[in-house]
Amino acid sequence: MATLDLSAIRSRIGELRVTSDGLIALIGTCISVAALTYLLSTIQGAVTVHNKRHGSRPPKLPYAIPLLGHLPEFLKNTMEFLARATAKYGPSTPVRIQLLNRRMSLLKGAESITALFRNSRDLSSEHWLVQVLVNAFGVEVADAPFYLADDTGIANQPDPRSKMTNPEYRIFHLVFKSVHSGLSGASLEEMESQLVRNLSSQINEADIQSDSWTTIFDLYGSLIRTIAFRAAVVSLCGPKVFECIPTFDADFWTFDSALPDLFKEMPRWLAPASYAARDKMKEHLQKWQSFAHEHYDVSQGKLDKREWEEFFGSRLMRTRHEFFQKMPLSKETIAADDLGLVWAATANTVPAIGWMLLEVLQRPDLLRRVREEIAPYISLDPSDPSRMIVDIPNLCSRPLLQSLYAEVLRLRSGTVINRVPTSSDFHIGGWHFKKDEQIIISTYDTARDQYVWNQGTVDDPHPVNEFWPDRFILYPDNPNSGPVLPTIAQQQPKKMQHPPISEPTFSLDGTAGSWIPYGGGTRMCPGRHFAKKEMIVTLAMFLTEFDIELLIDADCEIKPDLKYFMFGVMHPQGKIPARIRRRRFN
Ligand code: HEM
Repeated sequence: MATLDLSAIRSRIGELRVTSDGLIALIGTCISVAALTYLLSTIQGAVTVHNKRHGSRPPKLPYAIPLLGHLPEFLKNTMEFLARATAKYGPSTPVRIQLLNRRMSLLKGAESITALFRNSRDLSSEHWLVQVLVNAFGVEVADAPFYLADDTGIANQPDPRSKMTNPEYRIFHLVFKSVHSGLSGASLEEMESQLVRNLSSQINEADIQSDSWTTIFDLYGSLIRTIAFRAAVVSLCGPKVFECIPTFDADFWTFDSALPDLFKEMPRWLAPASYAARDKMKEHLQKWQSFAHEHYDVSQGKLDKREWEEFFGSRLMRTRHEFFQKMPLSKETIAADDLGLVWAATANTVPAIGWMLLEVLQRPDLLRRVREEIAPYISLDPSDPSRMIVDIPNLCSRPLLQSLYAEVLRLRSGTVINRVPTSSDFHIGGWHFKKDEQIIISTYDTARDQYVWNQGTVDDPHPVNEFWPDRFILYPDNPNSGPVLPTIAQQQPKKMQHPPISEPTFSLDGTAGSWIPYGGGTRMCPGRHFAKKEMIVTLAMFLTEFDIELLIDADCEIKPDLKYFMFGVMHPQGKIPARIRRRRFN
């Protein structure tokens, strides 16, 4: 019969106690270290702010975990983390952040942000851009040194300190020049005409009747997004993309939803589906590029006077492929670079168009006002009644439409703008920023600065977190109207203040450094003129052609999908059912 060895059991229990005591001691030590680190960093931050002298480094945002710094908090909820960093030490004191081995400063306050943009020439975003191109869009690692070797800058004249001599390898300058000329003047006008033409034919061909309602289970995901994306891509790349790759649209949005994983530099084994979505898009773009090169010779350059043709689409695309051909880059990298451009051109604008429509459709009175503003500027082509004619310049100058556009971008966009002082240390507002250390700005938080934005009156409040279609309109004889608080408007230099007005007028006065959905300075988004037209024109064409009723409860709030926070305009979350029918208009 087995006997109980009591002494052995006692010694096991003793061992266990030692182990659990050890664990408790370890946890206790970790908590103490975290508490002490937090306390010390809090004191250090407060002392820095209190003793600020010209040239002080920004205070550190308190943190608890040595080495990791703010990384856990940042990864857990980036939006909350940036809000905490923005609130700490007041509205205009920058804070230093540490994400593992990456150190950066969050810049706050309209004045400091404007100063940063004004000094664009001493700042660069090239290295950050290469990081994004490699990590997010899949530029081949083997090609990264080619990009990084270009230290000539974006200006026409290469940086005198640069040793690079081949002008054909000045990739940042060539890209910069091509997007700026390709998205302005005659090139922009042609892209706008292509947009209207394509929207008109898609709207005309949609299987929607005038004598009965059609129910749609996801108005944004299956109708608005599809039509707006196709029209934008055809304007930029021409129609052959969709002929070569019929699933281009769906595959692009799968890639877009994978982007947060890729940006966070998740390894391939942890996010295989995200990498597969990107690989697919790169293959698609290579297929289209081979087809386009087979049918169109980009080396003819400016000899072809057309602003747009069917194989490469816009002059911008053609110009890119002309200079890419002279660079020792792989086909995979060129496809990845184009993926970056297609993403920049659509991933903000398309959800923003969705928001404009959804905000209007939720407010019957606003819908009536918007239709009144649109009506004089859209008609049917007398020679082809299936086509709409849009007076784009006048339509896009209407106050309510512009205010809607600006308010959607204020409320729904959340991007982090990056700059790095590359030539020397940098000073803003008396604070010292080290050379080669990133400076970031949160557009989401600047768009919600309660010390800047007009929030209505006690009787008619409009908090910064709510949509207010009239926020950007100045009304004659209403001193409480306009985008910013009256105190901010009065602080504007006299020459920048609005002259007296006799009718409602769209205004961005006083919002410099606060309304920054497009960034600022020399790297400000070159697509902003096209984006504005695209958003207003698409809204106008949809509302002119269709009656749309959302099939959601009146008290149901359509929220942004926070998964896309930090990547520009966030998509509306979930499926939004609606019913739709054609309107009759002349
Ligand atoms: C609502 C729509 C859009 C928003 C909110 C937006 C926002 C932005 C932002 C925040 C930047 C970075 C700016 C900075 O660092 O200061 C940017 C850059 C850029 N955007 Fe846009 N964008 C939009 C539409 C477009 C469109 C339609 C195009 C092209 C057709 C475009 C092309 C670009 C390009 C090429 C860059 C890089 C510029 C450079 O690095 O110099 N964007 N955009």
